Amino acid sequence: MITMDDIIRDGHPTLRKMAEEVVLPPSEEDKQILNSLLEYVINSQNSEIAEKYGLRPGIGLAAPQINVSKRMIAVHVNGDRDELISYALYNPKIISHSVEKAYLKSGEGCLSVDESIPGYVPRYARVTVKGFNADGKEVKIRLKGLPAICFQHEIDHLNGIMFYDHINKDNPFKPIEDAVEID
Ligand SMILES: O=CN(O)CCNC(=O)c1cccc(Cl)c1Cl
Ligand code: NI
Repeated sequence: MITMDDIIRDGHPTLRKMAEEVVLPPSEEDKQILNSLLEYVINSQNSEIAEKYGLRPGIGLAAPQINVSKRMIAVHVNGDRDELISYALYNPKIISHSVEKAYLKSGEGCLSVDESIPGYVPRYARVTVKGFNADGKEVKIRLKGLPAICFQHEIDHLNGIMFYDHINKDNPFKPIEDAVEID
């Protein structure tokens, strides 16, 4: 299982690399990696397991964060009306997005960033993501709210982008024009 010892931290070059597409059908190794990403996120949200293994909680995880520069992500998060959004995807891609922006009022955090970096992170309010699930089947997912934000945070990791890259340096809490604020 993945623990915090496996998570690389800001400054490690892999976090700034463009991750490679996963060759499909996936190898046994890539299957195991994809599964371990989702397993971490679920474990990290279970207070007993998280406490036992010292896991920092997360709603998503990307392969580069465990020093695997491949295009794989996992997301496990409650959407609107507590609808569970749970996916582990190969080669995820945002194929369309709203003009409208959104941001989390509380900002964002990252397992690969030990300190908290305050500020609004402008994201698209709604995205359509295409990817391949664990069975190699193509999936197309329409997302809004916190799940949409989370997928963008994870896909950024595949492109060597960290959440704080998006924060306004002069005024981190500068209101974002015409954006939806998410609590
Ligand atoms: O890349 C994934 N992580 O670093 C896991 C830890 N961060 C979070 O769970 C988290 C927290 C707040 C907002 C977003 Cl969008 C995310 Cl993703
Ligand atoms: Ni992160």
